[in-house]
Amino acid sequence: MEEYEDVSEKDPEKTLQQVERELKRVIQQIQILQGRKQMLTSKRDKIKDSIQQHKSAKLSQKDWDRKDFPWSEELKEKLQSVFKISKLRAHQLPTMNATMSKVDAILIMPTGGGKSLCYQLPALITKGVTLVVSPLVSLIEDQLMGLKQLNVEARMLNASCTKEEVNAVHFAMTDAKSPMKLLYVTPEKLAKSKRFMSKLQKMYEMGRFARLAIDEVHCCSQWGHDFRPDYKFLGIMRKMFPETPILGLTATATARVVNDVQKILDIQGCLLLKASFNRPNLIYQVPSELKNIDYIFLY
Ligand SMILES: Nc1ncnc2c1ncn2[C@@H]1O[C@H](COP(=O)(O)OP(=O)(O)OP(=O)(O)O)[C@@H](O)[C@H]1O
Repeated sequence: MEEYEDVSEKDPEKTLQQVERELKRVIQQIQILQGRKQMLTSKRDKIKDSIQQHKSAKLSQKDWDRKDFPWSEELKEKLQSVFKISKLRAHQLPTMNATMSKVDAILIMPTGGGKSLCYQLPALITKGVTLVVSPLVSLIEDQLMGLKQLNVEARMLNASCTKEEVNAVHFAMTDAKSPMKLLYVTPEKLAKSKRFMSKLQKMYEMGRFARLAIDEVHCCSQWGHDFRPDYKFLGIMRKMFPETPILGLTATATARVVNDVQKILDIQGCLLLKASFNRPNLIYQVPSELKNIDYIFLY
């Protein structure tokens, strides 16, 4: 460090030059440190990512298809007696076993593949309530109609609910004797209702917050095609409810989106399950011999 005397005593011009020089050196050092900070931050993030990927890979090596879990018998029984389904499709049992084991998971399965069953059935055989976040009221209404036909106790909370309906659901959330197994909400409801969040906290403290299922989970990510700002709010759920397993479901997510979703939801290292998108019943044909006019006649 350069030594300079008191400005008031001698040549102030000279002192100023000394200070300027010293300042320049400090700025250079800061730039060097900032560069080093950037380098270390990126190195740290890469190491973290690789640790989480390793965790995910280790989880996926477990045999989630087993049929000897403590809940396996009941799961099979309810599948047939309530849902009238005799056989599970690929990835359904592993997803159910993972969420029943309180392991966070993301399931990627094509539309109509049977994602909903992966949380509806576990909901029936777990104590408490499964909270389902779904982006559209119309989708929720469809699911509720289907569940009603199966005599499954499911409710929803949205902006059009009456005061009485809201009170009844709030009461059921913290009533140990309530038969309600599934509660559907829109992400906006979660993000905007402090009263609902405090009920959820109470439900959790009572050991009744069975699991959080997030439908169309790609909506969390800005890299996805359907970003919904209120989905970002779900990022606080893992910290608020550390014991509640999270299950994200989507039909469309690139590796980048899945990675981003895991970060946003704070479930890095979760189990990733991806069903095949191969549809053997669909055949694509490109007839090469036809002329343009033939195509017109074809249609
Ligand atoms: N193992 C199964 N065997 C027979 N039918 C099934 C099975 N699993 C689910 N289904 C039926 O398949 C249909 C589609 O299921 P579901 O709505 O859960 O699909 P999804 O993957 O959630 O679709 P989306 O992407 O549109 O939300 C439903 O009628 C459901 O009852």
